[in-house]
Amino acid sequence: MRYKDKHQLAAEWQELLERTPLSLRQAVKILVERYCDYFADHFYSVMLEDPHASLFLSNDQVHERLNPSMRRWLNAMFAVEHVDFHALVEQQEKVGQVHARVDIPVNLVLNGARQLKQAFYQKINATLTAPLSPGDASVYVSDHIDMAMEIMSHAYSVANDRNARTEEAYKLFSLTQNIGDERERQRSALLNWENALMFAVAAQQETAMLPKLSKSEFGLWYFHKACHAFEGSPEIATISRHIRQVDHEWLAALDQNDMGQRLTALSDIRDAARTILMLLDDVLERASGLEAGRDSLTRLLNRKFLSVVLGREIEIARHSEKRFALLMVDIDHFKSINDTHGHDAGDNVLQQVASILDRSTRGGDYVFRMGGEEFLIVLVDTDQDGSRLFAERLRRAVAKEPMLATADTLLNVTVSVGVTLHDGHPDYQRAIQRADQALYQAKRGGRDRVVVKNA
Ligand SMILES: Nc1nc2c(ncn2[C@@H]2O[C@H](COP(=O)(O)OP(=O)(O)OP(=O)(O)O)[C@@H](O)[C@H]2O)c(=O)[nH]1
Repeated sequence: MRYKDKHQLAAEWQELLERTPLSLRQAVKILVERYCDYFADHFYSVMLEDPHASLFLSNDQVHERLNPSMRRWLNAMFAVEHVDFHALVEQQEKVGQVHARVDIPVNLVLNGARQLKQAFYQKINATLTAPLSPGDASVYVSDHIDMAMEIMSHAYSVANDRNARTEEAYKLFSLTQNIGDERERQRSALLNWENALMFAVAAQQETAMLPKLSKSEFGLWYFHKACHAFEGSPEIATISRHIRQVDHEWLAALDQNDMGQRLTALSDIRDAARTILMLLDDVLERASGLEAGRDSLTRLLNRKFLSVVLGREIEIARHSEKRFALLMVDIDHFKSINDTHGHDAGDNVLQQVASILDRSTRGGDYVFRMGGEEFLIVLVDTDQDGSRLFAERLRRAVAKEPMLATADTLLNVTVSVGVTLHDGHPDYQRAIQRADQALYQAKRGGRDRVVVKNA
């Protein structure tokens, strides 16, 4: 069932607010203004006592930012009037998405909310006096925090679901070798079934005894593994339909006395097996890397796997001293290459730059095409000097290699590079933003240069 949409949530929230008298909302607002530092500190110190939560919160950057962002959140939540409830809903959704990106478990977030409520109740009871009711104020605060939690949790689970699916796709992608083997194994399993069927028909076995495709070695692999692994690809529904047709219609048609009809059924079965093989080849081909994980022009990694790779690198960094760097690389004046020499020439240059990036990196590094003429390198196991030196070497490598834009045009191409070292913050988006800013500075500074921007 679909979750409530933004309008419903905004309307619900508005109703919640209007149920509370203005005087009470004002009193809570004053309380928030006076104690928001206390609330943020209380939240942080209680959460740090939890060893699990401290994994996510003990980073200096988090500490520094948590207090102001918590203050902003509290003030936005407990404003007396809200002009825009949609914005309030969206703000909670964003928080939920950050939680998913950082991979903070939802139970910790709920625990944090409970701690916060308790701090509120304490201050409400200590400061609110008649005619204002501390009980009513507590209900108001609690309802509001619950409303925010509901929206956050939903956004969290949607984002988390997506992460899980990407993670699975990545695993599949990284198993390309096995997919090649699997293809051969399943091909011969399908042919074995067909041979067994032909043999059984020739031996005039009863129709009920004929081997069913869905129960064959191939069928078992297909229904238990392939259907799950390739869920959603268009070929899967068609293959399933063919298997059903073979088992339920054409095997039964072999029971006919009429030789012509039996031969037609046999040839239908043979055609179905060919089609299944062809469709399977298409699915496996895609999964083996061409489209599933690699950009088709440059053969570099597709950005859709960035979250999986960075999530894993952050996890490694959390448990070791190892750091990684992000290098945002962008070809300079690429538009004018396209404009002057044509789109195909632009594509050729893109491929050659991509190949230099790929050749320059080590086995543990990752090179992504972010889109257009922008690339991202995840340089593992490095430090500040190492990442700067690497970026400089890369910049020089591109600048000194003439690129073959068309059969008779060689071009000198340069790149600008923004570099940043991951600072331990659990949200990788922040490091990407820093690398982006560094790249922007490199462009502003005249291009063909490296700019390093660390936290
Ligand atoms: N040939 C080709 N062009 C592309 C591809 N993807 C994006 N582009 C083009 O890349 C150009 C990027 O231009 P801009 O973003 O203005 O950047 P630029 O000209 O490199 O300028 P600076 O980055 O500021 O040095 C656009 O004209 C896009 O159409 C592609 O796959 N192939």
